[in-house]
Amino acid sequence: MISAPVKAVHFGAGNVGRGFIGALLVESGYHVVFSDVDKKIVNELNERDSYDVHILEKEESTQAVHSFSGVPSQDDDVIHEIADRHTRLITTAVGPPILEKIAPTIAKGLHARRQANSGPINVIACENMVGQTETLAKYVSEHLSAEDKAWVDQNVGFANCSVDRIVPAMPNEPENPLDVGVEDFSEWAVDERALRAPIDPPVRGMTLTRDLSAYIERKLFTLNCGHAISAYLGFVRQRPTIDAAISDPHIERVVRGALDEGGAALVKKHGLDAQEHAQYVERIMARFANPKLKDDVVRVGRQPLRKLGREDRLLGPAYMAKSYGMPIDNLAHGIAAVFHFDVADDEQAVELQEKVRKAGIEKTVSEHTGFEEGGHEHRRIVEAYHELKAAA
Ligand SMILES: NC(=O)c1ccc[n+]([C@@H]2O[C@H](COP(=O)([O-])OP(=O)(O)OC[C@H]3O[C@@H](n4cnc5c(N)ncnc54)[C@H](O)[C@@H]3O)[C@@H](O)[C@H]2O)c1
Ligand SMILES: O=P(O)(O)OC[C@@H](O)[C@@H](O)[C@H](O)[C@H](O)CO
Repeated sequence: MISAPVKAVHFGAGNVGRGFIGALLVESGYHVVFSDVDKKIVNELNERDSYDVHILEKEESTQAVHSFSGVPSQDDDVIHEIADRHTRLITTAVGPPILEKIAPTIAKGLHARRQANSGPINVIACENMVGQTETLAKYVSEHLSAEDKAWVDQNVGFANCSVDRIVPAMPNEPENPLDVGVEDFSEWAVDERALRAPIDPPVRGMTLTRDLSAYIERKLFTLNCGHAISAYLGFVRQRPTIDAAISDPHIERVVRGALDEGGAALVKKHGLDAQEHAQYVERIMARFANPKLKDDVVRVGRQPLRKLGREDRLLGPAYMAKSYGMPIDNLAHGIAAVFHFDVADDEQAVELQEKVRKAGIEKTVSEHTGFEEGGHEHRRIVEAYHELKAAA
């Protein structure tokens, strides 16, 4: 008798969904049910047997991905999939603002799973954000009855994680629209303490850790911080991709300076080995310089208001360094560049530009950074904003 495959339900069949999380899950023996709001992607997932993940390094290679299907995130099918006893894992890569939108569906799925007596399950949200799965858990909980909540507390592990692999958008529409290009590097660290069932089968490349906060802050405040600063300065200095931006000596100097400032704070806070951290930074700089990725600065800078969050990649390291009395001049320079990110089809960029126009740069900076007008950090950001404008 052929037994049914173990399944994972993954929300968001975008770049990370197909090129990173979904690909690792399939490689580890799961059948991945991708759930997406985009019906075109869902149809492609159901019509095709495989897609290719292109590893974009000096020596290019290809990984073929089989064993997946698609369900629209608006339909009840995804609820049945979550309730199915063969489903062992729910993952997401939809973007932080979408977690609230998928929460009611996940809540319905968990209710149906309890009714079906299908056993415990883990949920891992793979978004670039501190505490992303906890945030999802709060949204889900708002849609659960008291009985469901009690069951979920015992049987559903909502585990925060840190995810790292650069997955740019494909530059040209490939023949198979599901194909995706990625860098070779990948890291997926998951908070082991939150799990309610073993990760079975184990996921290749997934590290279970009891100290996730060090992983997530190190990654977000280093890779994403340097990435964001490269993107915003690249945008101002008309460098369309991250590799082009980082090859500009001015941008490279600011990015390195910012990573040194944030790095000193990370080393102090998490007791990291300074030399190992310096190697981590070097590896990241080399990843930014990868010419095969052609990662658009508009993608990397997307949703600038989210990126100006107090716990996010720019203000997170700046406030951490400030709390230790460490300098933040380069971080301030990078933060200043965010206020020049004028991208017509990015709603948050449009909102930010509108604010700068109406309220002026001084007020907008204090509102979005929390640095008070007249203070050193505020002055540094505003000065850098004007310098960048003059040089553009
Ligand atoms: N691209 C990267 O390099 C990278 C790496 C690590 C983490 N991340 C994180 O992964 C997440 C996704 O990023 P991405 O680059 O794959 O974005 P993406 O835009 O390529 O993919 C997002 C997908 O979510 C889908 N989606 C939107 N609303 C939905 C809904 N209500 N229900 C189901 N699906 C919905 C979209 O249709 C899209 O297919 C983000 O949080 C990002 O920060 C990205
Ligand atoms: O996905 P965002 O918008 O949070 O950030 C943009 C990029 O910095 C990000 O997608 C990186 O490519 C990724 O975090 C690499 O692991």
